[in-house]
Amino acid sequence: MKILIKTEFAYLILLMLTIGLVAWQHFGMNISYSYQLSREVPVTLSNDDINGGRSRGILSYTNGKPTLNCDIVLSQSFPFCSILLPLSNNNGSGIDLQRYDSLTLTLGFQASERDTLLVYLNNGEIIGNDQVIRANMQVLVPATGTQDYTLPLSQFHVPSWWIFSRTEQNITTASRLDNVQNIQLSTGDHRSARHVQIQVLDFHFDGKWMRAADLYFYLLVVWAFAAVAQILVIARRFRFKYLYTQREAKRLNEINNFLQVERDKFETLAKHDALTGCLNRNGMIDILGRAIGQFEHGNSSTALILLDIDNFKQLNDNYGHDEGDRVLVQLAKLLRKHIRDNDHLVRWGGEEFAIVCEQTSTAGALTLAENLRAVIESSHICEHSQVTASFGVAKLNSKHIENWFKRADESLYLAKKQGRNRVTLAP
Ligand SMILES: Nc1nc2c(ncn2[C@@H]2O[C@H](COP(=O)(O)OP(=O)(O)OP(=O)(O)O)[C@@H](O)[C@H]2O)c(=O)[nH]1
Repeated sequence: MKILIKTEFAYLILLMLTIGLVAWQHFGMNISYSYQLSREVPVTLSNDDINGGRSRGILSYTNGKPTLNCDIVLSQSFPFCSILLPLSNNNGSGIDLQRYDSLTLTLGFQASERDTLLVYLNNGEIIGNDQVIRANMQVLVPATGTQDYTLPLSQFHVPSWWIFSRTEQNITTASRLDNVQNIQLSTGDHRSARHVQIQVLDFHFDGKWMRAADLYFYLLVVWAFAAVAQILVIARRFRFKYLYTQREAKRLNEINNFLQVERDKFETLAKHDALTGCLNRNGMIDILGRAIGQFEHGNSSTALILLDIDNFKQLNDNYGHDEGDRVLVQLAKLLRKHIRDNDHLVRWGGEEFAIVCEQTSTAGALTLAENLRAVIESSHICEHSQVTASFGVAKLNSKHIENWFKRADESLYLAKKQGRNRVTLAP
């Protein structure tokens, strides 16, 4: 939860930063390049006489601003006059205009004939082994008088005459503005004799120190990075959670298994006699419940055999309590050995045992009791004296358990009374 809040906070900061940067780029981040035009600026003049033409240009200054007066004279060559405003940075090379968007010129213009103005940004570059000046041009339709003209730099293009003037192979025809050495203002290409006056009052390049496209790209990279980082964080968190859950599940499973084993142990302890391992009275509850249920449905018969060791007190007194215990354990073993799987042996009291025989007739129970009696009599479970037991047998004949046990107990009492080591049947 804490991490989630931290992440959301980080994203909020990033979002605010993005909005701030986009707004700043849009409304601010402005850069500008210009200088004050004066007589000291080494403005140069050029005419068509370089191509054998006869036009005549004169450079003068009006209020310190360079002014070109040009008489266009028609001849074989292309007639023109132009002036060049130098551009250079501190180390003397041209200026890089890639971060600028527009050029604004403040011009005064007069012409005897309708004319255009050709604006060049001449870029120095190396093609092959040669230093070459690439012409980047845009045509301006000037109005008479003084006016500002804003030219988007993206609309400068390389004119075809420049491309045809080059002999190099694979020359690129796109405009390039990374090393612009001068602004050249030239009379237009209207082919008639005329007088043209161009006064350059001011110029400036405007731009942003970071272009919108660059900013968007950087922001995209940052957001993509943040998204990937977030995905990694989420994946890591899920992995931790998964491993933690797995560990917890394993631990709980172990605890569960341990508890189950312990519960089984307690259940066994609660239902079994600690000395002989036989069922105790508590462990008999289910068996008796089942016997009563079957009796009520009338589809089975159950018999109860109660047996009690004869003169056990004497044995204890003569040979000690430990010997008495040993006899009890041996007797339980012997009984278990001679009863069926679905007969239930219970230690009913001190030296008294009960055997619940499901699906057993009275005759069957009597036979079993008699067999057990004989087996006990003939066994040597006590090395000092012969051990015998008396038996009382009662068939379940009502749904009252107490009555059933009372009848068995009474017949056992009768067996004792009649001399012990015998089996009697309850009526
Ligand atoms: N060693 C030992 N003796 C026990 C245990 N439970 C009961 N006894 C003893 O069993 C004896 C039972 O004695 P009585 O009830 O007088 O019966 P008896 O001596 O067997 O005589 P009859 O039943 O009449 O044959 C007592 O001395 C009890 O102390 C036991 O877990 N271990």
